[in-house]
Amino acid sequence: MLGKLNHVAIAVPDLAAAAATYGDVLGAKVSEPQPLPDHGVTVVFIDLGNSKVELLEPLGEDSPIAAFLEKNPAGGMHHVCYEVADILAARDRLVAAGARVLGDGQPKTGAHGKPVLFLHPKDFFGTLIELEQV
Ligand SMILES: CC[C@H](C(=O)O)C(=O)SCCNC(=O)CCNC(=O)[C@H](O)C(C)(C)COP(=O)(O)OP(=O)(O)OC[C@H]1O[C@@H](n2cnc3c(N)ncnc32)[C@H](O)[C@@H]1OP(=O)(O)O
Ligand SMILES: [Co+2]
Repeated sequence: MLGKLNHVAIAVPDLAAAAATYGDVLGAKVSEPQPLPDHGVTVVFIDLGNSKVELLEPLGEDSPIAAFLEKNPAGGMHHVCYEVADILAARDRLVAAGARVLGDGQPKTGAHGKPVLFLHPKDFFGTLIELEQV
C-alpha cells in the first residue's frame, strides 16, 4: 500500500528564521511560504530532489500544531508523509485494521493540491503519519 516518502515535516516557532537557516546555512532550495488556513498552518517546502522537508508554523486559532509547539518550543519533527495510490482504499484498510484516521475520515486537499489524511501517532509508534494520494 505505501509508496514513496513524500516529506518529513518539522514544526517551527518562526518560519522565516527556519527557512533562512535552511537556505543560508544548509544551502537548500527553499520555497515561498504557503498559508493553508484550512489546515491551520503556513508551510515552506525544502526540495531535496528525492524527497522534501516541510517546515510548519501555526496559522490562526486552533492550529493542530499549537499544542505540539507548546511541548517542543524550539520546534521538532512533527510527521512523515507517505504516498499512496488510492487514499480511500488505504483508509478503509487502516480502519479495518483498527487504526484511527483523524478528523472526519474524509480526505482534505493538502499543500500539493492532492488528497491527504492523517493517522493517530499513538497507533504508529509515536509518529504522526500523513497519507497523500499521488
Ligand atoms: C495537510 C497540509 C500540510 C501538507 O503536508 O499538505 C500538512 O502537513 S498540515 C500538518 C498539520 N496538520 C495536522 O497535524 C493534522 C493532524 N493532527 C491532529 O489532528 C492533531 O495534531 C493530533 C490528533 C495528532 C494531536 O492533537 P491533540 O489535540 O490530541 O494533541 P495532544 O497534544 O493532546 O496529543 C495527544 C497525544 O499525541 C501526541 N502527539 C501529538 N502530536 C504528535 C506528533 N506530531 N507526533 C507524535 N506524537 C504527537 C501528544 O504528545 C500526546 O501524547 P501524550 O503521551 O498524551 O502526551
Ligand atoms: Co505534511
